Amino acid sequence: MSGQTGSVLDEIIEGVRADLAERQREVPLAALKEKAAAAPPPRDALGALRGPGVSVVAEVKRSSPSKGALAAIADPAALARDYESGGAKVISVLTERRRFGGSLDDLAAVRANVDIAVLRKDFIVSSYQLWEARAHGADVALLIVAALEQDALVSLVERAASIGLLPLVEAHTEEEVARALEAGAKVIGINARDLKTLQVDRGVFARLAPLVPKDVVKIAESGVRGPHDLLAYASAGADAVLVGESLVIGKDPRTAVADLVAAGAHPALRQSG
Ligand SMILES: O=P(O)(O)OC[C@@H](O)[C@@H](O)c1c[nH]c2ccccc12
Repeated sequence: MSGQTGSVLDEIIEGVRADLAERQREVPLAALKEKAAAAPPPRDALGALRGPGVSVVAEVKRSSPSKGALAAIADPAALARDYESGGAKVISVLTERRRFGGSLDDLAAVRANVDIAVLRKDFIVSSYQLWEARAHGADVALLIVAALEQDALVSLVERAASIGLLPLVEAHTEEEVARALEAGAKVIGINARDLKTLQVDRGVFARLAPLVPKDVVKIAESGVRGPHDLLAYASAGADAVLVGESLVIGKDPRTAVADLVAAGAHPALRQSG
Protein backbone atom coordinates (compact mmCIF):
# COMPACT_ATOMS: atom_id res chain seq x y z
CA MET A 1 0.00 0.00 0.00
CA SER A 2 1.02 3.53 -0.68
CA GLY A 3 0.54 4.93 2.79
CA GLN A 4 -2.37 7.05 1.62
CA THR A 5 -5.34 7.38 3.93
CA GLY A 6 -8.00 6.18 1.47
CA SER A 7 -10.36 3.36 2.44
CA VAL A 8 -10.26 -0.06 0.79
CA LEU A 9 -13.19 1.09 -1.33
CA ASP A 10 -11.26 4.17 -2.50
CA GLU A 11 -8.31 2.02 -3.51
CA ILE A 12 -10.51 -0.44 -5.39
CA ILE A 13 -12.21 2.38 -7.26
CA GLU A 14 -8.90 3.92 -8.20
CA GLY A 15 -7.91 0.66 -9.90
CA VAL A 16 -11.35 0.29 -11.48
CA ARG A 17 -11.06 3.77 -13.00
CA ALA A 18 -7.63 3.00 -14.44
CA ASP A 19 -8.83 -0.26 -16.01
CA LEU A 20 -11.95 1.49 -17.28
CA ALA A 21 -9.91 4.23 -18.97
CA GLU A 22 -7.92 1.57 -20.78
CA ARG A 23 -11.04 -0.23 -22.04
CA GLN A 24 -12.54 3.08 -23.12
CA ARG A 25 -9.47 3.70 -25.26
CA GLU A 26 -9.83 0.28 -26.84
CA VAL A 27 -13.60 -0.01 -27.33
CA PRO A 28 -15.61 3.01 -28.47
CA LEU A 29 -18.98 3.51 -26.80
CA ALA A 30 -20.68 3.23 -30.20
CA ALA A 31 -19.27 -0.28 -30.62
CA LEU A 32 -20.56 -1.29 -27.19
CA LYS A 33 -23.99 0.08 -28.01
CA GLU A 34 -24.07 -2.01 -31.18
CA LYS A 35 -23.07 -5.07 -29.21
CA ALA A 36 -25.74 -4.31 -26.61
CA ALA A 37 -28.36 -4.06 -29.35
CA ALA A 38 -27.38 -7.55 -30.53
CA ALA A 39 -27.39 -9.05 -27.01
CA PRO A 40 -30.21 -11.36 -25.92
CA PRO A 41 -33.10 -9.35 -24.44
CA PRO A 42 -32.93 -8.85 -20.65
CA ARG A 43 -34.38 -11.60 -18.43
CA ASP A 44 -37.03 -10.72 -15.85
CA ALA A 45 -34.75 -10.55 -12.83
CA LEU A 46 -37.27 -8.62 -10.75
CA GLY A 47 -39.86 -11.35 -11.22
CA ALA A 48 -37.29 -13.98 -10.31
CA LEU A 49 -36.31 -12.15 -7.12
CA ARG A 50 -39.93 -11.60 -6.13
CA GLY A 51 -40.81 -15.25 -6.61
CA PRO A 52 -41.99 -17.42 -3.72
CA GLY A 53 -39.59 -18.19 -0.88
CA VAL A 54 -36.18 -16.64 -0.40
CA SER A 55 -34.43 -16.39 -3.77
CA VAL A 56 -30.78 -17.33 -3.93
CA VAL A 57 -28.38 -15.16 -5.91
CA ALA A 58 -25.22 -17.24 -6.35
CA GLU A 59 -21.93 -15.53 -7.08
CA VAL A 60 -18.94 -16.41 -9.25
CA LYS A 61 -16.04 -15.00 -7.22
CA ARG A 62 -12.39 -16.03 -7.48
CA SER A 63 -10.89 -13.84 -4.81
CA SER A 64 -11.73 -11.00 -2.49
CA PRO A 65 -9.85 -8.13 -0.87
CA SER A 66 -10.56 -9.59 2.57
CA LYS A 67 -9.57 -13.23 1.93
CA GLY A 68 -7.34 -13.15 -1.16
CA ALA A 69 -7.65 -16.19 -3.42
CA LEU A 70 -10.78 -18.25 -2.77
CA ALA A 71 -11.09 -20.59 -5.76
CA ALA A 72 -9.47 -20.82 -9.20
CA ILE A 73 -12.79 -21.27 -11.08
CA ALA A 74 -11.22 -22.31 -14.38
CA ASP A 75 -14.70 -22.69 -15.89
CA PRO A 76 -17.08 -20.01 -14.60
CA ALA A 77 -19.82 -21.17 -16.97
CA ALA A 78 -19.74 -24.70 -15.48
CA LEU A 79 -19.97 -23.25 -11.96
CA ALA A 80 -22.90 -21.07 -13.01
CA ARG A 81 -24.67 -24.10 -14.50
CA ASP A 82 -24.22 -25.89 -11.18
CA TYR A 83 -25.71 -22.90 -9.38
CA GLU A 84 -28.64 -22.83 -11.80
CA SER A 85 -29.35 -26.53 -11.44
CA GLY A 86 -29.19 -26.12 -7.66
CA GLY A 87 -32.05 -23.65 -7.95
CA ALA A 88 -30.37 -20.22 -7.95
CA LYS A 89 -32.64 -17.50 -9.34
CA VAL A 90 -29.89 -15.12 -10.44
CA ILE A 91 -26.16 -15.57 -11.05
CA SER A 92 -23.84 -12.79 -9.85
CA VAL A 93 -20.58 -12.48 -11.75
CA LEU A 94 -17.79 -10.41 -10.26
CA THR A 95 -16.13 -8.64 -13.18
CA GLU A 96 -13.64 -6.51 -11.22
CA ARG A 97 -10.16 -7.74 -12.13
CA ARG A 98 -7.60 -6.49 -9.64
CA ARG A 99 -9.08 -7.57 -6.32
CA PHE A 100 -11.74 -10.09 -7.34
CA GLY A 101 -10.06 -11.80 -10.32
CA GLY A 102 -13.07 -11.34 -12.59
CA SER A 103 -13.65 -10.13 -16.14
CA LEU A 104 -16.25 -9.30 -18.74
CA ASP A 105 -15.29 -12.59 -20.43
CA ASP A 106 -16.54 -14.38 -17.31
CA LEU A 107 -19.81 -12.49 -17.62
CA ALA A 108 -20.23 -13.39 -21.29
CA ALA A 109 -19.34 -17.04 -20.65
CA VAL A 110 -21.91 -17.30 -17.86
CA ARG A 111 -24.57 -15.52 -19.93
CA ALA A 112 -24.08 -17.96 -22.78
CA ASN A 113 -24.50 -20.98 -20.52
CA VAL A 114 -27.44 -20.33 -18.21
CA ASP A 115 -31.07 -19.36 -18.81
CA ILE A 116 -31.58 -17.32 -15.64
CA ALA A 117 -30.81 -13.65 -15.05
CA VAL A 118 -27.20 -12.56 -14.63
CA LEU A 119 -25.88 -9.70 -12.50
CA ARG A 120 -22.75 -7.72 -13.31
CA LYS A 121 -21.06 -7.23 -9.95
CA ASP A 122 -18.48 -4.47 -10.17
CA PHE A 123 -17.75 -0.96 -9.02
CA ILE A 124 -19.77 0.97 -11.56
CA VAL A 125 -18.87 4.65 -11.76
CA SER A 126 -19.75 5.40 -15.37
CA SER A 127 -22.57 4.70 -17.81
CA TYR A 128 -19.92 3.13 -20.08
CA GLN A 129 -19.83 0.20 -17.62
CA LEU A 130 -23.60 -0.18 -17.88
CA TRP A 131 -23.30 -0.49 -21.65
CA GLU A 132 -20.52 -3.02 -21.16
CA ALA A 133 -22.77 -4.98 -18.82
CA ARG A 134 -25.64 -5.13 -21.32
CA ALA A 135 -23.28 -5.80 -24.23
CA HIS A 136 -21.99 -8.86 -22.36
CA GLY A 137 -25.51 -10.07 -21.61
CA ALA A 138 -26.12 -8.86 -18.05
CA ASP A 139 -29.70 -8.33 -16.90
CA VAL A 140 -28.88 -6.65 -13.59
CA ALA A 141 -26.15 -4.18 -12.61
CA LEU A 142 -24.88 -3.45 -9.13
CA LEU A 143 -24.68 0.21 -8.09
CA ILE A 144 -22.90 0.80 -4.77
CA VAL A 145 -24.17 3.88 -2.95
CA ALA A 146 -20.91 4.31 -1.02
CA ALA A 147 -19.00 4.50 -4.32
CA LEU A 148 -21.10 7.28 -5.87
CA GLU A 149 -22.14 10.87 -5.32
CA GLN A 150 -25.92 11.17 -5.18
CA ASP A 151 -26.18 12.85 -8.61
CA ALA A 152 -24.17 10.07 -10.19
CA LEU A 153 -26.24 7.41 -8.41
CA VAL A 154 -29.50 8.96 -9.61
CA SER A 155 -28.31 9.17 -13.20
CA LEU A 156 -26.86 5.64 -13.23
CA VAL A 157 -30.11 4.20 -11.82
CA GLU A 158 -32.02 5.94 -14.61
CA ARG A 159 -29.52 5.00 -17.29
CA ALA A 160 -29.47 1.35 -16.22
CA ALA A 161 -33.23 1.14 -16.52
CA SER A 162 -33.22 2.92 -19.87
CA ILE A 163 -30.88 0.33 -21.38
CA GLY A 164 -32.81 -2.61 -19.96
CA LEU A 165 -30.73 -3.35 -16.88
CA LEU A 166 -32.32 -3.76 -13.46
CA PRO A 167 -30.31 -1.68 -11.01
CA LEU A 168 -29.49 -3.42 -7.73
CA VAL A 169 -28.58 -0.58 -5.37
CA GLU A 170 -26.30 -1.54 -2.49
CA ALA A 171 -26.34 0.12 0.92
CA HIS A 172 -24.57 -0.53 4.21
CA THR A 173 -25.82 2.31 6.43
CA GLU A 174 -29.08 4.05 7.25
CA GLU A 175 -28.05 7.08 5.22
CA GLU A 176 -27.18 4.92 2.22
CA VAL A 177 -30.59 3.21 2.37
CA ALA A 178 -32.21 6.65 2.30
CA ARG A 179 -30.07 7.63 -0.70
CA ALA A 180 -30.91 4.38 -2.51
CA LEU A 181 -34.64 4.96 -2.05
CA GLU A 182 -34.25 8.61 -3.05
CA ALA A 183 -32.61 7.44 -6.26
CA GLY A 184 -35.67 5.30 -7.02
CA ALA A 185 -34.22 1.86 -6.31
CA LYS A 186 -36.72 -0.98 -6.66
CA VAL A 187 -34.19 -3.55 -5.48
CA ILE A 188 -31.90 -2.81 -2.56
CA GLY A 189 -28.98 -4.94 -1.45
CA ILE A 190 -27.97 -4.56 2.16
CA ASN A 191 -24.34 -5.55 2.44
CA ALA A 192 -23.22 -6.96 5.78
CA ARG A 193 -19.67 -6.09 4.76
CA ASP A 194 -18.45 -2.52 5.15
CA LEU A 195 -16.50 -1.93 1.93
CA LYS A 196 -14.42 0.75 3.62
CA THR A 197 -13.06 -1.55 6.32
CA LEU A 198 -14.06 -5.04 5.02
CA GLN A 199 -15.61 -5.90 8.40
CA VAL A 200 -18.71 -8.13 8.28
CA ASP A 201 -21.61 -7.48 10.64
CA ARG A 202 -24.54 -9.80 9.98
CA GLY A 203 -26.75 -7.63 12.19
CA VAL A 204 -26.76 -4.78 9.65
CA PHE A 205 -29.53 -6.36 7.58
CA ALA A 206 -31.96 -6.63 10.51
CA ARG A 207 -31.24 -3.04 11.51
CA LEU A 208 -31.72 -1.54 8.04
CA ALA A 209 -34.45 -3.73 6.53
CA PRO A 210 -37.27 -1.96 8.43
CA LEU A 211 -36.29 1.29 6.63
CA VAL A 212 -37.09 -0.25 3.24
CA PRO A 213 -40.72 -0.11 2.02
CA LYS A 214 -42.49 -3.43 1.43
CA ASP A 215 -42.69 -3.08 -2.35
CA VAL A 216 -38.90 -2.74 -2.64
CA VAL A 217 -37.07 -6.06 -2.96
CA LYS A 218 -34.53 -6.59 -0.18
CA ILE A 219 -31.43 -8.69 -0.79
CA ALA A 220 -29.21 -9.64 2.13
CA GLU A 221 -25.63 -9.63 0.89
CA SER A 222 -22.51 -11.29 2.30
CA GLY A 223 -21.71 -13.57 5.18
CA VAL A 224 -24.09 -16.44 4.36
CA ARG A 225 -22.25 -19.55 5.54
CA GLY A 226 -25.17 -21.92 5.10
CA PRO A 227 -28.92 -22.40 5.61
CA HIS A 228 -29.00 -21.03 9.16
CA ASP A 229 -27.70 -17.63 8.02
CA LEU A 230 -30.28 -17.62 5.22
CA LEU A 231 -33.03 -18.32 7.75
CA ALA A 232 -31.83 -15.51 10.01
CA TYR A 233 -31.87 -13.07 7.08
CA ALA A 234 -35.28 -14.41 6.02
CA SER A 235 -36.76 -13.81 9.45
CA ALA A 236 -35.43 -10.24 9.31
CA GLY A 237 -37.31 -9.72 6.03
CA ALA A 238 -34.94 -10.73 3.21
CA ASP A 239 -36.59 -11.52 -0.13
CA ALA A 240 -33.27 -12.91 -1.40
CA VAL A 241 -29.72 -13.62 -0.30
CA LEU A 242 -26.53 -13.08 -2.26
CA VAL A 243 -23.91 -15.75 -1.58
CA GLY A 244 -20.36 -16.05 -2.86
CA GLU A 245 -17.56 -17.32 -0.69
CA SER A 246 -19.28 -20.26 0.98
CA LEU A 247 -20.35 -21.59 -2.44
CA VAL A 248 -17.03 -21.23 -4.26
CA ILE A 249 -14.90 -22.74 -1.48
CA GLY A 250 -17.15 -25.79 -1.01
CA LYS A 251 -16.78 -29.09 -2.87
CA ASP A 252 -20.29 -29.26 -4.25
CA PRO A 253 -21.74 -25.88 -5.22
CA ARG A 254 -24.89 -27.40 -6.73
CA THR A 255 -25.87 -29.11 -3.48
CA ALA A 256 -24.83 -26.08 -1.42
CA VAL A 257 -27.22 -23.90 -3.45
CA ALA A 258 -29.95 -26.55 -3.28
CA ASP A 259 -29.64 -26.66 0.53
CA LEU A 260 -30.06 -22.87 0.69
CA VAL A 261 -33.01 -22.95 -1.69
CA ALA A 262 -34.68 -25.67 0.39
CA ALA A 263 -34.17 -23.66 3.58
CA GLY A 264 -35.64 -20.58 1.89
CA ALA A 265 -38.64 -22.37 0.44
CA HIS A 266 -40.88 -22.04 3.50
CA PRO A 267 -39.17 -19.67 5.91
CA ALA A 268 -42.32 -18.78 7.81
CA LEU A 269 -43.06 -22.44 8.53
CA ARG A 270 -39.50 -23.09 9.60
CA GLN A 271 -39.38 -20.15 11.97
CA SER A 272 -42.47 -21.28 13.83
CA GLY A 273 -41.48 -24.95 13.76
O1 LIG B 1 -18.72 -13.93 -0.39
P1 LIG B 1 -19.89 -13.56 0.45
O2 LIG B 1 -19.55 -13.17 1.86
O3 LIG B 1 -20.98 -14.60 0.38
O4 LIG B 1 -20.50 -12.21 -0.19
C1 LIG B 1 -21.04 -12.18 -1.50
C2 LIG B 1 -21.33 -10.72 -1.90
O5 LIG B 1 -22.26 -10.20 -1.01
C3 LIG B 1 -20.06 -9.89 -1.91
O6 LIG B 1 -19.20 -10.44 -2.86
C4 LIG B 1 -20.30 -8.42 -2.25
C5 LIG B 1 -21.36 -7.68 -1.85
N1 LIG B 1 -21.27 -6.44 -2.33
C6 LIG B 1 -20.17 -6.32 -3.07
C7 LIG B 1 -19.66 -5.26 -3.78
C8 LIG B 1 -18.51 -5.43 -4.48
C9 LIG B 1 -17.83 -6.65 -4.45
C10 LIG B 1 -18.32 -7.73 -3.75
C11 LIG B 1 -19.49 -7.58 -3.05
